Amino acid sequence: MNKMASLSSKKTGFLSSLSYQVRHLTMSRANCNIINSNNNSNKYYDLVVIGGGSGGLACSKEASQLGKKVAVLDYVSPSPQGTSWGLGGTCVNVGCIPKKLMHQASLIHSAVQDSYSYGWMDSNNASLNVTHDWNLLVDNVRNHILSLNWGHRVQLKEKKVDYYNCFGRFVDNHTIEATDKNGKKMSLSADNIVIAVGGRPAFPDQVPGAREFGISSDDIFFLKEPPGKTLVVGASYVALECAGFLNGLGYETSVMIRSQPLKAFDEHLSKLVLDHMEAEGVEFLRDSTPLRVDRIINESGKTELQVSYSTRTDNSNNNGSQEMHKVAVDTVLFATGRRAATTDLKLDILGIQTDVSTCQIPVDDNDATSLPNVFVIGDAALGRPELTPVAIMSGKLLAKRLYSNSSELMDYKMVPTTVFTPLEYGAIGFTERQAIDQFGEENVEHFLYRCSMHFISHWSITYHSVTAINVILRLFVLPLKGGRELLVFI
Ligand SMILES: Cc1cc2nc3c(=O)[nH]c(=O)nc-3n(C[C@H](O)[C@H](O)[C@H](O)COP(=O)(O)OP(=O)(O)OC[C@H]3O[C@@H](n4cnc5c(N)ncnc54)[C@H](O)[C@@H]3O)c2cc1C
Ligand SMILES: NC(=O)c1ccc[n+]([C@@H]2O[C@H](COP(=O)([O-])OP(=O)(O)OC[C@H]3O[C@@H](n4cnc5c(N)ncnc54)[C@H](O)[C@@H]3O)[C@@H](O)[C@H]2O)c1
Repeated sequence: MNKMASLSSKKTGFLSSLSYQVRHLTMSRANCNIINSNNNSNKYYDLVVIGGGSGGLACSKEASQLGKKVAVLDYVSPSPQGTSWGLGGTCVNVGCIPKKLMHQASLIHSAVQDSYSYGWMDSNNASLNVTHDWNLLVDNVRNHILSLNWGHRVQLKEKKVDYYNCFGRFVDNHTIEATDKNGKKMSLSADNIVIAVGGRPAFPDQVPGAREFGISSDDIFFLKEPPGKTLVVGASYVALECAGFLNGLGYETSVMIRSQPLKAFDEHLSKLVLDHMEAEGVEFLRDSTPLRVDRIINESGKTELQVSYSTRTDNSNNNGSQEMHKVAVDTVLFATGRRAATTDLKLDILGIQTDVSTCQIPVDDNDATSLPNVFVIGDAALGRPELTPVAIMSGKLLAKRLYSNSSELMDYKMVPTTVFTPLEYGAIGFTERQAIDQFGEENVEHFLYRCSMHFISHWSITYHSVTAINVILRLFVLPLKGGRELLVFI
């Protein structure tokens, strides 16, 4: 254990007891991969859920609470860089939770930088001068995640859901083959089957070296070495959030944007988010596409990753000229979208088709596939917002529809979302453009609100926290602290 890890584990007795529990569990898992289940019981269930992430856990626990015999399978295939994790899915292990912790770490840095303006100083009356330890942050994030992994296992046990640390694939629409990490197979049969397998980062296959030398959001939160100078490829949630916290933690960060950033959001508000990041030091390589990634030794003998990329120089013409560039960095993070983990489920046996580009499965309003007893929830379902509260709520509602005479459907339309960039961007409802298109320009009023909380900070000159509202139809919040701005309008 390194010095920082030992420091962090000394901080709480809980963590050391947790690591004992995790070690103990790992040992018992080595002897018996199929846990929580009675090996002598028959392997018949009312419901089998494939995937123990946000949606699968919520659905399986709800169904069990309603008196049904339920099993959940969860298996994590390592990332191309070999990163793996425990029970709980994307959000807990490589999504919302570690992302928000790293975002918070970067906001703390920002607050420290601002603190002198608000009267904070060291004993020599100078502004606070701090350094950051990547490994300490990663250790603490990892320990928190381990506690959540453990918590999910305990909850499944308490709620009498059988948990199999196995990969599931279909044999037919009532039978799942479950394979553990040693290749041991077993068969589970069920009346109903829920696919809740989520998604994984997609590397651009046309870019040689991307998968070999690049990393994705599956790796960044567990990196053993500080990322150093980083190029983030992509311009949506994952790319901008990761670039925001990496830059905030002090790493030189650039973002390669192929077309429009935060496409699903309002253009002028997305611009504020990017302007703010740029002012904080993030470099944007616009209209640019990666071509290849090579590992090189630079003139000083240091190993670097060299990214060759093209930049469009004439936006008005799709065939416009291209300039070729190269940039050398320590880390390349590909945040170029996600694909549903459906390719190895043997869906062809069931005659279920998936979307060619996203691998997601089409479903009806009832979350059912073309087979009436096979359902899909969460990120694996086509056309749904890929968000944790959505996966959780649709899992719970599906269980209630199946097992407690409920007919309540999930409303996938009015779903709030926040992009955790340094200037956070929260939104619900229509974009201004969509509102105008649907209701007419005369029915849409757009307000922009500037918050005075940061007027004496280093952000105050140009960048404010901003709230914008398209009256009645849409509420936007780009707050540094959102609640205050909302109060102005409520
Ligand atoms: C970097 C990042 C940040 C994010 N931040 C946010 C946020 O701030 N807020 C928010 O709302 N959402 C956020 N999301 C999205 C959120 O994580 C997902 O929408 C959510 O986790 C989807 O839940 P799910 O149950 O569909 O799938 P997942 O949580 O992905 O769970 C699926 C599980 O199934 C397992 N599995 C896959 N195939 C099989 C198989 N054949 N057999 C057994 N197990 C299998 C997987 O290993 C995984 O554990 C973020 C995502 C990323 C990548
Ligand atoms: N805060 C949150 O709630 C949160 C955070 C992260 C992710 N998510 C969820 O996860 C989903 C996936 O997010 P995402 O950011 O991975 O994917 P995305 O599909 O939304 O964005 C992919 C980005 O990569 C770019 N891209 C794709 N291929 C490229 C290539 N070859 N070269 C250059 N750029 C390329 C696209 O232009 C786009 O900007 C989101 O839709 C969201 O629902 C939510």
